[in-house]
Amino acid sequence: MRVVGLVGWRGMVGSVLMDRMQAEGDFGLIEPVFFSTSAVGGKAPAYAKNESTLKDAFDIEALKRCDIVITCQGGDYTTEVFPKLRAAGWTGHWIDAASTLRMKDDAVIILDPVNLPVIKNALAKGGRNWIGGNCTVSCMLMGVGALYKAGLVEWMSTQTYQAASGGGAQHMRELLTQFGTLHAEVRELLADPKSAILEIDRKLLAKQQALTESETANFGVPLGGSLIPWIDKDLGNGVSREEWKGMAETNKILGQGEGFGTAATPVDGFCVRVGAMRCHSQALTFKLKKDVPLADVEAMIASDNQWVKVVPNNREATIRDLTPVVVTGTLTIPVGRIRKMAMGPEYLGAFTIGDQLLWGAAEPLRRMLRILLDA
Ligand SMILES: NC(=O)C1=CN([C@@H]2O[C@H](COP(=O)(O)OP(=O)(O)OC[C@H]3O[C@@H](n4cnc5c(N)ncnc54)[C@H](OP(=O)(O)O)[C@@H]3O)[C@@H](O)[C@H]2O)C=CC1
Ligand SMILES: N[C@@H](CC(=O)OP(=O)(O)O)C(=O)O
Repeated sequence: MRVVGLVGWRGMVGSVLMDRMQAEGDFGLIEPVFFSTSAVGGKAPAYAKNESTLKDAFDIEALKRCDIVITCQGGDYTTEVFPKLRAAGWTGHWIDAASTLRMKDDAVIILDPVNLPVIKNALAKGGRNWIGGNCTVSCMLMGVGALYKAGLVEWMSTQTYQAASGGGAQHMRELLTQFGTLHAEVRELLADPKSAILEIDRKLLAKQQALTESETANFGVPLGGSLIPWIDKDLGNGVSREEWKGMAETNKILGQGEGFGTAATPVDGFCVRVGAMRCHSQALTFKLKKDVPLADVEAMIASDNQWVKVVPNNREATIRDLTPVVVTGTLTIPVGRIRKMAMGPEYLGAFTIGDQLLWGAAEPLRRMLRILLDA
Protein backbone atom coordinates (compact mmCIF):
# COMPACT_ATOMS: atom_id res chain seq x y z
CA MET A 1 0.00 0.00 0.00
CA ARG A 2 1.22 3.45 -0.79
CA VAL A 3 2.13 5.76 2.06
CA VAL A 4 0.09 8.95 1.79
CA GLY A 5 1.00 11.96 3.91
CA LEU A 6 -1.93 14.18 4.83
CA VAL A 7 -1.19 17.80 5.72
CA GLY A 8 -3.89 20.35 6.56
CA TRP A 9 -6.45 17.61 7.20
CA ARG A 10 -8.17 19.39 10.13
CA GLY A 11 -8.72 22.73 8.38
CA MET A 12 -11.93 23.57 6.57
CA VAL A 13 -10.90 22.20 3.16
CA GLY A 14 -9.03 19.32 4.81
CA SER A 15 -12.07 18.30 6.87
CA VAL A 16 -14.24 18.18 3.76
CA LEU A 17 -11.53 16.08 2.10
CA MET A 18 -11.40 13.68 5.07
CA ASP A 19 -15.20 13.27 4.96
CA ARG A 20 -15.12 12.49 1.25
CA MET A 21 -12.18 10.08 1.60
CA GLN A 22 -14.06 8.23 4.30
CA ALA A 23 -17.28 8.17 2.32
CA GLU A 24 -15.49 6.74 -0.73
CA GLY A 25 -13.42 4.18 1.20
CA ASP A 26 -10.11 5.77 0.20
CA PHE A 27 -8.47 5.04 3.55
CA GLY A 28 -8.80 1.31 2.84
CA LEU A 29 -6.48 1.76 -0.15
CA ILE A 30 -3.65 3.71 1.45
CA GLU A 31 -1.33 3.82 4.43
CA PRO A 32 -2.13 7.30 5.76
CA VAL A 33 0.32 9.38 7.78
CA PHE A 34 -1.08 12.50 9.42
CA PHE A 35 1.03 15.61 9.74
CA SER A 36 0.53 18.78 11.76
CA THR A 37 2.10 22.21 11.92
CA SER A 38 0.88 22.80 15.47
CA ALA A 39 0.37 19.58 17.44
CA VAL A 40 3.32 17.29 16.63
CA GLY A 41 3.14 14.10 18.70
CA GLY A 42 -0.59 14.55 19.27
CA LYS A 43 -3.11 11.87 18.49
CA ALA A 44 -3.83 11.18 14.83
CA PRO A 45 -7.52 11.07 13.83
CA ALA A 46 -9.55 7.87 13.93
CA TYR A 47 -8.92 6.86 10.32
CA ALA A 48 -5.16 6.59 10.92
CA LYS A 49 -4.00 2.96 10.82
CA ASN A 50 -0.45 2.16 11.93
CA GLU A 51 0.73 5.70 12.56
CA SER A 52 -1.24 6.88 15.58
CA THR A 53 0.64 10.11 16.31
CA LEU A 54 0.87 13.34 14.35
CA LYS A 55 4.15 13.88 12.52
CA ASP A 56 5.85 17.24 12.06
CA ALA A 57 4.66 18.77 8.77
CA PHE A 58 8.00 20.60 8.44
CA ASP A 59 10.09 17.43 8.91
CA ILE A 60 11.49 16.81 5.42
CA GLU A 61 12.76 13.33 6.32
CA ALA A 62 9.29 12.30 7.55
CA LEU A 63 7.65 13.70 4.42
CA LYS A 64 10.23 11.94 2.23
CA ARG A 65 8.94 8.58 3.42
CA CYS A 66 5.58 9.28 1.73
CA ASP A 67 4.85 8.11 -1.80
CA ILE A 68 2.21 10.81 -2.08
CA VAL A 69 1.64 13.99 -0.06
CA ILE A 70 -1.74 15.70 -0.08
CA THR A 71 -1.80 19.17 1.42
CA CYS A 72 -4.67 21.53 2.24
CA GLN A 73 -2.47 23.53 4.59
CA GLY A 74 -2.26 26.64 2.43
CA GLY A 75 0.14 28.56 0.21
CA ASP A 76 2.64 29.60 2.87
CA TYR A 77 3.22 25.98 3.79
CA THR A 78 3.67 24.99 0.15
CA THR A 79 6.11 27.85 -0.43
CA GLU A 80 8.21 26.81 2.53
CA VAL A 81 8.16 23.03 2.32
CA PHE A 82 7.73 21.98 -1.32
CA PRO A 83 11.08 23.30 -2.64
CA LYS A 84 12.96 21.80 0.31
CA LEU A 85 11.31 18.44 -0.19
CA ARG A 86 12.15 18.33 -3.90
CA ALA A 87 15.67 19.63 -3.20
CA ALA A 88 16.09 16.73 -0.78
CA GLY A 89 15.52 14.37 -3.71
CA TRP A 90 11.92 13.38 -3.05
CA THR A 91 10.30 12.07 -6.23
CA GLY A 92 6.80 11.38 -4.87
CA HIS A 93 3.53 12.91 -5.97
CA TRP A 94 2.52 16.26 -4.47
CA ILE A 95 -1.23 16.99 -4.48
CA ASP A 96 -2.03 20.51 -3.29
CA ALA A 97 -5.11 22.71 -2.76
CA ALA A 98 -3.12 25.95 -2.64
CA SER A 99 -2.63 28.20 -5.65
CA THR A 100 1.16 28.61 -5.20
CA LEU A 101 2.31 26.09 -7.81
CA ARG A 102 -0.69 26.18 -10.17
CA MET A 103 0.85 28.08 -13.04
CA LYS A 104 4.28 26.40 -12.89
CA ASP A 105 5.18 24.59 -16.10
CA ASP A 106 5.69 21.28 -14.33
CA ALA A 107 2.33 21.43 -12.51
CA VAL A 108 -1.03 20.26 -13.78
CA ILE A 109 -4.26 21.86 -12.56
CA ILE A 110 -6.36 18.82 -11.74
CA LEU A 111 -10.05 18.51 -12.60
CA ASP A 112 -10.26 15.03 -14.08
CA PRO A 113 -13.89 15.04 -15.28
CA VAL A 114 -12.77 17.93 -17.48
CA ASN A 115 -9.10 17.28 -18.20
CA LEU A 116 -8.31 13.61 -17.65
CA PRO A 117 -6.37 13.50 -20.97
CA VAL A 118 -4.17 16.39 -19.78
CA ILE A 119 -3.55 14.59 -16.48
CA LYS A 120 -2.82 11.23 -18.14
CA ASN A 121 -0.48 12.86 -20.63
CA ALA A 122 1.47 14.57 -17.83
CA LEU A 123 1.53 11.36 -15.82
CA ALA A 124 2.98 9.48 -18.78
CA LYS A 125 5.69 12.12 -19.05
CA GLY A 126 6.63 11.75 -15.38
CA GLY A 127 4.52 14.57 -13.91
CA ARG A 128 4.49 14.67 -10.12
CA ASN A 129 2.88 17.99 -9.16
CA TRP A 130 -0.94 18.02 -9.13
CA ILE A 131 -2.62 21.21 -8.04
CA GLY A 132 -6.32 21.87 -7.39
CA GLY A 133 -7.76 24.76 -9.39
CA ASN A 134 -9.35 27.97 -8.27
CA CYS A 135 -12.78 27.13 -6.87
CA THR A 136 -14.71 29.41 -9.23
CA VAL A 137 -12.96 28.06 -12.30
CA SER A 138 -13.32 24.42 -11.25
CA CYS A 139 -17.04 24.75 -10.49
CA MET A 140 -17.62 26.61 -13.77
CA LEU A 141 -15.84 23.96 -15.86
CA MET A 142 -17.66 21.12 -14.12
CA GLY A 143 -20.86 22.79 -15.31
CA VAL A 144 -20.12 24.01 -18.82
CA GLY A 145 -16.89 22.19 -19.71
CA ALA A 146 -18.82 20.41 -22.48
CA LEU A 147 -18.94 23.61 -24.53
CA TYR A 148 -15.17 23.97 -24.31
CA LYS A 149 -14.56 20.30 -25.09
CA ALA A 150 -16.72 20.70 -28.22
CA GLY A 151 -14.58 23.67 -29.28
CA LEU A 152 -17.63 25.91 -29.35
CA VAL A 153 -16.49 28.81 -27.16
CA GLU A 154 -15.16 31.93 -28.89
CA TRP A 155 -15.10 33.78 -25.56
CA MET A 156 -16.81 33.72 -22.18
CA SER A 157 -17.65 36.44 -19.70
CA THR A 158 -18.28 35.60 -16.04
CA GLN A 159 -20.05 37.52 -13.32
CA THR A 160 -19.52 35.69 -10.04
CA TYR A 161 -21.36 35.62 -6.73
CA GLN A 162 -18.76 34.07 -4.42
CA ALA A 163 -19.38 32.75 -0.94
CA ALA A 164 -17.68 33.80 2.29
CA SER A 165 -16.00 30.37 2.62
CA GLY A 166 -13.64 31.28 -0.25
CA GLY A 167 -11.81 33.49 2.23
CA GLY A 168 -11.63 30.74 4.87
CA ALA A 169 -13.39 29.77 8.09
CA GLN A 170 -12.90 33.13 9.80
CA HIS A 171 -14.69 34.87 6.94
CA MET A 172 -17.71 32.62 7.36
CA ARG A 173 -17.81 33.40 11.06
CA GLU A 174 -17.51 37.12 10.41
CA LEU A 175 -20.39 37.11 7.94
CA LEU A 176 -22.67 35.29 10.39
CA THR A 177 -21.66 37.57 13.24
CA GLN A 178 -22.49 40.59 11.10
CA PHE A 179 -25.90 39.14 10.24
CA GLY A 180 -26.52 38.62 13.96
CA THR A 181 -25.42 42.13 14.91
CA LEU A 182 -27.56 43.68 12.20
CA HIS A 183 -30.61 41.65 13.16
CA ALA A 184 -30.20 42.55 16.83
CA GLU A 185 -30.14 46.22 15.91
CA VAL A 186 -33.67 46.12 14.45
CA ARG A 187 -35.17 43.16 16.31
CA GLU A 188 -37.74 45.22 18.21
CA LEU A 189 -38.86 47.18 15.18
CA LEU A 190 -39.10 43.95 13.16
CA ALA A 191 -41.27 42.36 15.82
CA ASP A 192 -43.77 45.19 15.48
CA PRO A 193 -45.73 44.63 12.22
CA LYS A 194 -46.75 48.30 12.24
CA SER A 195 -43.20 49.69 12.31
CA ALA A 196 -42.05 51.64 9.25
CA ILE A 197 -39.73 49.68 6.93
CA LEU A 198 -37.76 52.83 6.11
CA GLU A 199 -37.04 53.30 9.80
CA ILE A 200 -35.74 49.71 9.94
CA ASP A 201 -33.66 50.36 6.83
CA ARG A 202 -32.22 53.59 8.27
CA LYS A 203 -31.21 51.90 11.54
CA LEU A 204 -29.71 48.95 9.67
CA LEU A 205 -27.62 51.15 7.41
CA ALA A 206 -26.40 53.20 10.38
CA LYS A 207 -25.30 49.95 12.07
CA GLN A 208 -23.62 48.61 8.93
CA GLN A 209 -21.69 51.84 8.59
CA ALA A 210 -20.76 51.76 12.29
CA LEU A 211 -19.42 48.19 12.35
CA THR A 212 -16.10 48.23 14.16
CA GLU A 213 -12.71 47.18 12.80
CA SER A 214 -12.90 43.91 14.70
CA GLU A 215 -16.35 43.22 13.23
CA THR A 216 -14.96 43.63 9.68
CA ALA A 217 -11.42 42.36 10.28
CA ASN A 218 -11.54 39.65 7.60
CA PHE A 219 -13.46 41.28 4.75
CA GLY A 220 -12.28 44.81 5.55
CA VAL A 221 -15.81 46.20 5.07
CA PRO A 222 -19.32 44.94 5.95
CA LEU A 223 -20.52 42.00 3.85
CA GLY A 224 -23.79 41.23 5.71
CA GLY A 225 -26.51 42.99 3.69
CA SER A 226 -23.93 44.20 1.17
CA LEU A 227 -21.44 42.85 -1.40
CA ILE A 228 -17.78 43.39 -2.32
CA PRO A 229 -16.87 43.53 -6.01
CA TRP A 230 -13.20 42.65 -5.50
CA ILE A 231 -11.67 39.27 -4.59
CA ASP A 232 -7.99 38.52 -4.00
CA LYS A 233 -5.11 40.85 -4.84
CA ASP A 234 -5.12 44.03 -6.93
CA LEU A 235 -2.98 43.34 -9.99
CA GLY A 236 -2.64 47.07 -10.60
CA ASN A 237 -4.20 47.01 -14.07
CA GLY A 238 -7.83 47.21 -13.00
CA VAL A 239 -8.10 43.43 -12.77
CA SER A 240 -8.38 41.44 -9.56
CA ARG A 241 -6.25 38.30 -9.19
CA GLU A 242 -9.43 36.22 -8.93
CA GLU A 243 -10.57 37.63 -12.29
CA TRP A 244 -7.15 36.94 -13.82
CA LYS A 245 -7.37 33.29 -12.72
CA GLY A 246 -10.54 32.90 -14.80
CA MET A 247 -8.70 33.01 -18.11
CA ALA A 248 -5.30 31.72 -16.99
CA GLU A 249 -6.60 28.65 -15.17
CA THR A 250 -9.46 27.79 -17.53
CA ASN A 251 -7.04 27.55 -20.42
CA LYS A 252 -4.39 25.68 -18.46
CA ILE A 253 -6.93 23.13 -17.22
CA LEU A 254 -8.07 22.57 -20.78
CA GLY A 255 -4.48 22.19 -21.98
CA GLN A 256 -4.61 25.12 -24.35
CA GLY A 257 -3.09 28.57 -24.71
CA GLU A 258 0.36 29.79 -23.74
CA GLY A 259 2.53 26.84 -22.80
CA PHE A 260 0.61 24.47 -25.06
CA GLY A 261 1.36 26.31 -28.31
CA THR A 262 -2.32 26.98 -29.04
CA ALA A 263 -4.59 30.00 -28.82
CA ALA A 264 -6.16 30.74 -25.45
CA THR A 265 -9.90 31.27 -25.18
CA PRO A 266 -10.60 34.76 -23.77
CA VAL A 267 -12.36 34.57 -20.39
CA ASP A 268 -13.05 37.74 -18.43
CA GLY A 269 -15.57 39.30 -16.09
CA PHE A 270 -16.11 40.48 -12.55
CA CYS A 271 -15.69 38.49 -9.33
CA VAL A 272 -17.95 39.56 -6.50
CA ARG A 273 -18.13 38.43 -2.87
CA VAL A 274 -21.70 38.02 -1.61
CA GLY A 275 -23.25 36.85 1.65
CA ALA A 276 -23.57 33.16 0.69
CA MET A 277 -21.83 30.62 2.93
CA ARG A 278 -19.98 28.05 0.76
CA CYS A 279 -21.39 27.96 -2.77
CA HIS A 280 -19.99 30.01 -5.60
CA SER A 281 -22.54 31.02 -8.24
CA GLN A 282 -21.80 32.53 -11.63
CA ALA A 283 -23.71 34.09 -14.48
CA LEU A 284 -21.97 33.21 -17.75
CA THR A 285 -22.21 34.82 -21.18
CA PHE A 286 -20.72 32.93 -24.11
CA LYS A 287 -20.04 33.95 -27.63
CA LEU A 288 -20.21 30.64 -29.44
CA LYS A 289 -18.32 30.04 -32.66
CA LYS A 290 -21.60 29.20 -34.36
CA ASP A 291 -25.33 29.20 -33.75
CA VAL A 292 -26.09 25.95 -31.91
CA PRO A 293 -29.72 25.06 -31.13
CA LEU A 294 -30.54 25.39 -27.43
CA ALA A 295 -31.67 21.77 -27.17
CA ASP A 296 -28.27 20.65 -28.46
CA VAL A 297 -26.48 22.90 -25.96
CA GLU A 298 -28.57 21.49 -23.10
CA ALA A 299 -27.99 17.90 -24.21
CA MET A 300 -24.25 18.48 -24.49
CA ILE A 301 -24.03 19.99 -21.01
CA ALA A 302 -26.28 17.35 -19.43
CA SER A 303 -24.27 14.42 -20.80
CA ASP A 304 -20.82 15.77 -19.97
CA ASN A 305 -20.41 14.22 -16.54
CA GLN A 306 -22.47 12.53 -13.85
CA TRP A 307 -22.62 15.54 -11.54
CA VAL A 308 -23.91 18.23 -13.88
CA LYS A 309 -27.65 18.79 -13.90
CA VAL A 310 -29.47 20.97 -16.40
CA VAL A 311 -32.19 23.01 -14.70
CA PRO A 312 -35.08 23.96 -16.99
CA ASN A 313 -35.13 27.67 -17.65
CA ASN A 314 -38.33 28.55 -15.87
CA ARG A 315 -39.05 30.27 -12.58
CA GLU A 316 -40.29 27.26 -10.65
CA ALA A 317 -37.34 24.99 -11.46
CA THR A 318 -34.83 27.81 -11.05
CA ILE A 319 -35.84 28.87 -7.56
CA ARG A 320 -36.17 25.22 -6.52
CA ASP A 321 -32.94 23.80 -7.94
CA LEU A 322 -30.57 26.67 -8.67
CA THR A 323 -29.61 28.24 -5.35
CA PRO A 324 -26.63 27.90 -3.00
CA VAL A 325 -28.94 26.59 -0.27
CA VAL A 326 -29.92 23.60 -2.43
CA VAL A 327 -26.43 22.86 -3.73
CA THR A 328 -24.42 23.20 -0.49
CA GLY A 329 -22.93 19.93 0.72
CA THR A 330 -23.59 18.13 -2.56
CA LEU A 331 -21.44 17.34 -5.58
CA THR A 332 -24.24 18.36 -7.93
CA ILE A 333 -23.40 21.16 -10.34
CA PRO A 334 -26.67 22.63 -11.61
CA VAL A 335 -26.59 24.67 -14.80
CA GLY A 336 -29.71 26.68 -15.53
CA ARG A 337 -31.01 29.88 -17.10
CA ILE A 338 -29.67 28.50 -20.39
CA ARG A 339 -30.95 30.75 -23.14
CA LYS A 340 -29.95 32.66 -26.24
CA MET A 341 -29.27 36.31 -25.53
CA ALA A 342 -30.60 39.42 -27.25
CA MET A 343 -27.24 40.15 -28.89
CA GLY A 344 -27.65 37.35 -31.43
CA PRO A 345 -27.99 33.58 -31.91
CA GLU A 346 -24.33 32.89 -31.07
CA TYR A 347 -24.68 34.56 -27.68
CA LEU A 348 -25.58 32.11 -24.95
CA GLY A 349 -26.36 32.77 -21.29
CA ALA A 350 -26.22 30.30 -18.39
CA PHE A 351 -26.07 30.30 -14.60
CA THR A 352 -24.23 27.70 -12.57
CA ILE A 353 -23.50 26.93 -8.92
CA GLY A 354 -21.00 24.71 -7.12
CA ASP A 355 -20.03 23.93 -3.55
CA GLN A 356 -16.62 25.56 -3.46
CA LEU A 357 -15.32 23.27 -0.73
CA LEU A 358 -16.23 20.12 -2.69
CA TRP A 359 -15.64 20.53 -6.45
CA GLY A 360 -13.97 23.86 -5.70
CA ALA A 361 -11.33 22.40 -3.40
CA ALA A 362 -11.40 18.90 -1.89
CA GLU A 363 -12.91 16.61 -4.52
CA PRO A 364 -10.38 17.10 -7.33
CA LEU A 365 -7.58 16.26 -4.86
CA ARG A 366 -9.28 13.08 -3.70
CA ARG A 367 -9.90 11.99 -7.27
CA MET A 368 -6.27 12.66 -8.20
CA LEU A 369 -5.21 10.35 -5.38
CA ARG A 370 -7.41 7.64 -6.90
CA ILE A 371 -5.92 8.22 -10.35
CA LEU A 372 -2.43 7.76 -8.92
CA LEU A 373 -3.45 4.64 -6.99
CA ASP A 374 -4.97 3.16 -10.16
CA ALA A 375 -2.02 4.06 -12.40
N1 LIG B 1 -11.10 28.05 1.80
C1 LIG B 1 -11.22 27.80 0.51
O1 LIG B 1 -12.24 28.02 -0.08
C2 LIG B 1 -10.15 27.23 -0.31
C3 LIG B 1 -8.89 27.04 0.20
N2 LIG B 1 -7.92 26.49 -0.56
C4 LIG B 1 -6.57 26.28 -0.05
O2 LIG B 1 -6.62 25.50 1.12
C5 LIG B 1 -5.90 26.16 2.15
C6 LIG B 1 -6.52 25.86 3.46
O3 LIG B 1 -7.77 26.51 3.55
P1 LIG B 1 -8.74 26.28 4.77
O4 LIG B 1 -9.02 24.83 4.94
O5 LIG B 1 -9.88 27.19 4.55
O6 LIG B 1 -7.83 26.79 6.00
P2 LIG B 1 -8.00 26.58 7.56
O7 LIG B 1 -7.55 27.83 8.19
O8 LIG B 1 -9.36 26.06 7.91
O9 LIG B 1 -6.96 25.41 7.91
C7 LIG B 1 -5.58 25.53 7.65
C8 LIG B 1 -4.78 25.00 8.83
O10 LIG B 1 -4.92 25.85 9.94
C9 LIG B 1 -4.59 25.11 11.14
N3 LIG B 1 -5.57 25.46 12.19
C10 LIG B 1 -5.34 26.39 13.14
N4 LIG B 1 -6.43 26.53 13.92
C11 LIG B 1 -7.36 25.68 13.47
C12 LIG B 1 -8.69 25.37 13.88
N5 LIG B 1 -9.27 25.97 14.93
N6 LIG B 1 -9.39 24.45 13.18
C13 LIG B 1 -8.83 23.85 12.11
N7 LIG B 1 -7.57 24.09 11.71
C14 LIG B 1 -6.83 25.01 12.35
C15 LIG B 1 -4.58 23.63 10.75
O11 LIG B 1 -3.24 23.21 10.65
P3 LIG B 1 -2.58 22.29 11.79
O12 LIG B 1 -3.46 21.10 11.99
O13 LIG B 1 -1.25 21.94 11.20
O14 LIG B 1 -2.49 23.17 13.00
C16 LIG B 1 -5.20 23.64 9.37
O15 LIG B 1 -4.71 22.61 8.57
C17 LIG B 1 -5.94 27.64 1.75
O16 LIG B 1 -4.89 28.34 2.31
C18 LIG B 1 -5.88 27.57 0.28
O17 LIG B 1 -4.54 27.49 -0.13
C19 LIG B 1 -8.19 26.09 -1.82
C20 LIG B 1 -9.42 26.23 -2.35
C21 LIG B 1 -10.50 26.83 -1.63
N1 LIG C 1 -10.15 32.90 -4.08
C1 LIG C 1 -11.29 32.05 -3.82
C2 LIG C 1 -10.88 30.84 -3.01
C3 LIG C 1 -9.89 30.01 -3.78
O1 LIG C 1 -10.11 28.94 -4.30
O2 LIG C 1 -8.73 30.61 -3.90
P1 LIG C 1 -7.46 30.04 -4.65
O3 LIG C 1 -7.58 30.32 -6.10
O4 LIG C 1 -6.35 30.79 -4.03
O5 LIG C 1 -7.44 28.56 -4.37
C4 LIG C 1 -12.32 32.85 -3.08
O6 LIG C 1 -11.89 33.71 -2.33
O7 LIG C 1 -13.49 32.60 -3.23
